[in-house]
Formats: sequence, C-alpha cells, structure tokens
Amino acid sequence: MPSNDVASQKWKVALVGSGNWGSAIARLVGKNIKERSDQFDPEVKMWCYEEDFEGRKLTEVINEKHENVKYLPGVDLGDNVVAEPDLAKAIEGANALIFVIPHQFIAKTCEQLEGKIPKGTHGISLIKGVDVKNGEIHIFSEVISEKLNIECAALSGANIANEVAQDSFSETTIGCRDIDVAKKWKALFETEKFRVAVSEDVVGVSLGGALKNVVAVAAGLIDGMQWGNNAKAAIMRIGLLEMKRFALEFFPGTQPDTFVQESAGIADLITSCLGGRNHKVAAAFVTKGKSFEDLEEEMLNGQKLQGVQTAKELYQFLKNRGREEAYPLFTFVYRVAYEGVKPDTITAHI
Ligand SMILES: NC(=O)C1=CN([C@@H]2O[C@H](COP(=O)(O)OP(=O)(O)OC[C@H]3O[C@@H](n4cnc5c(N)ncnc54)[C@H](O)[C@@H]3O)[C@@H](O)[C@H]2O)C=CC1
Ligand SMILES: O=C(CO)COP(=O)(O)O
Repeated sequence: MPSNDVASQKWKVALVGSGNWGSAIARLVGKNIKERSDQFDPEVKMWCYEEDFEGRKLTEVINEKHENVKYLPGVDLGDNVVAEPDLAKAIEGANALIFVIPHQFIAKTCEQLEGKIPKGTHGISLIKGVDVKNGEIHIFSEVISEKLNIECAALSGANIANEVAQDSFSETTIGCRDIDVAKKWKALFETEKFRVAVSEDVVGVSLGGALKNVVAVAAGLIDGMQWGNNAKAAIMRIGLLEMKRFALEFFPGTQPDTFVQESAGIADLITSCLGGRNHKVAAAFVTKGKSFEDLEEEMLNGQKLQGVQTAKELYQFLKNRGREEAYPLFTFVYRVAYEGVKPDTITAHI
C-alpha cells in the first residue's frame, strides 16, 4: 500500500511478546487505541509464550485479572489487552505488529510466522539486541523485515518498563524511514508522559538499545565493586564512544548524532547504567560471586538479561574480523562473563 494511504488506514495492532516491557507497552497502546479509535481497532492481542502460574495458565490469569501477574505485577493492563497463547491467533487480522521479546527468541518466533503475514503489514521492533550469524551482524528490524517480508521500524529509548507502566515521564525514539508510517506509530505510542521522537536512522536507534546493554553490565560491575560515581561516569563515556565507533565501522551510514541526541542513545545508556536489570545482575555478580546464568534465574523471575549474551555475540563477531582489541570495554565484559577475568582488572583492559 502506498504510504500516503497509511494516515487513513485503520490499524489493528497485535503484540508479539508479553514480558516486562511487552506488558508495559501493551498497557500504553491499549489506552491509546481506546482514545484514538478513529485510527486504531480498540482491542490489542498480546501473544504470550504460555507457561504455568501457580497451577494455572498464565494467559488465563492475565485475561481474568487484566494484569500480567508474573512479568508486570500490580499494573492494570486494561480490559482491551487480551493475552493469547496461540501465535497465529494472536496476529490474526492484525496489520500492525509490535515485536517485543527477548532477542534470543526472535529467530524461532519468526520461523513460526514465515509466510503467514499479509503483504502491507507494518512491523516495529522494540527488541534490544543484535543478530550475529555466520560472521554477519544485523539489527532486528532487518531480520524481521527479511524473514517476514514486511517493512519494520524500531523503537528504543530510556524506557525502564516498570517506570513507563507507572506513567512516569519518559522519552523514546522511533526509527522509521517512511514519514507517514512513522507518524502512525507515533500516534499509537505517544502519550503526554511518553514522548516520542522520530528519526530516519533505524540502525542507530536499534544499535543504541543493543549496545548499551553491554555497557550497563560494565557499570554494574563497577557498582558491585563500589568504585564510585567517577568510575561509573568513565565507563559510560568510554562505552558510548565504543557504541558509536562500532556503529560507524560496521553499519556505515549510521548517524553519529543519534547516540548523543536521541533517547535511544545517551539517555538509554544512562538509565540502564543507573537502574536496569543488566546493571543490577552485574553488581550481584561481583557481590555474590555466582554466574550470570544463576543470578538471572534467582533475581529476575523469568525476565531475561540481554547484555551478557550480546557481549558474547559482539565478541564472536569482532574476533572473526580480528577487531576485538579495538573494542576493549565490550571485550572485557565478554571475558568477565565467559572467561573468568576478574572485574577489578578493568583498568588494565580498557
Ligand atoms: N524490561 C524493560 O525495561 C525493557 C526491555 N526492553 C527490551 O524488550 C525486549 C523484551 O523484553 P521484556 O518484555 O522485558 O522481556 P522479559 O525480560 O520480561 O522476558 C520474559 C519474556 O520472555 C518470554 N519467553 C521466555 N521463553 C521464551 C521463548 N522460548 N520464546 C518466546 N518467548 C519466551 C516470556 O514468556 C516473557 O514474556 C528485550 O529485548 C529487552 O531488552 C526494552 C526496553 C525496556
Ligand atoms: O532497556 C532498558 C531501559 O531502556 C532496560 O534495560 P535492562 O534490560 O537492563 O533492564
């Protein structure tokens, strides 16, 4: 469909994902589509990877209480957010799909959707991670776009889910090359307290979210060691430069300004280094001396860490190209998580 028809097209929205961020976004979108029913179908289906919750199906409990009792407890999702365990049913009839699952699950999930998405469907990826395979690296908007043969935008920013779910003020960035489609996504997500900026730099927006997770792990190590604020600020600065350098080296055409001007860049880096899950678990890695895997299990109640796995994927990609030494902070995080390098040796590495 030509993009100038998008403004008048009514969108039926479905979410592929229902974790901590997925549920917070479902609530926000659910409220907006009720108020903007001229532009959007007033119900949103949310695909849930089904599991048991206290002896019942999680989807049943969500639909009965209108609350994701496991991944976003205590928050009313609204009665127009409907949890659906069958992926094909969840997306049936939708012409706008929001992809919001931990990045390690996207390949399998897309496989189930291949060939089932009508032409002209719009997609947006809220996933923070990169896809590394066969020595190549891709952002998830591209992966989704290629696998499902649809256009796919990106949304990323300083958006700790629990804060967005409480309607605390946040900003975000939508990366989308088609201005009419971008406006429609903005209308879907924006509220007075959730401010949306639009950028054409889909790659920069996506990489900001993916790469900051690795820096947040490093910041968590610093806090675990109680090295103070100067040290953490240094990690953020060094990390931001590595993020920018990586983007420009491997994704030519990325706008360097995205990293310093957009919520998807520096603001996300800061909030994640102050209070994200990657930061929290990395601090515990130092204080408790357990593996990231065990700590994720113990501390996150089913939520998933993205930074440690991203560090591994970046390392594999960089090593393959002989470039790991050019990214000492990313490489250090990998070595701490997977090779037993001690966090307190950080200054000898970066
Ligand atoms: N939580 C947050 O504050 C934010 C998260 N993000 C990003 O959004 C993406 C999704 O994160 P969350 O919604 O927080 O997820 P989460 O961290 O809460 O992960 C749990 C979700 O993963 C699902 N899951 C578990 N095994 C699965 C499988 N085999 N296949 C498919 N799904 C499975 C669970 O059912 C649950 O819905 C991530 O890339 C994250 O970095 C972005 C902004 C904020
Ligand atoms: O992306 C986030 C905030 O914008 C959340 O980061 P964590 O996954 O580290 O909690």
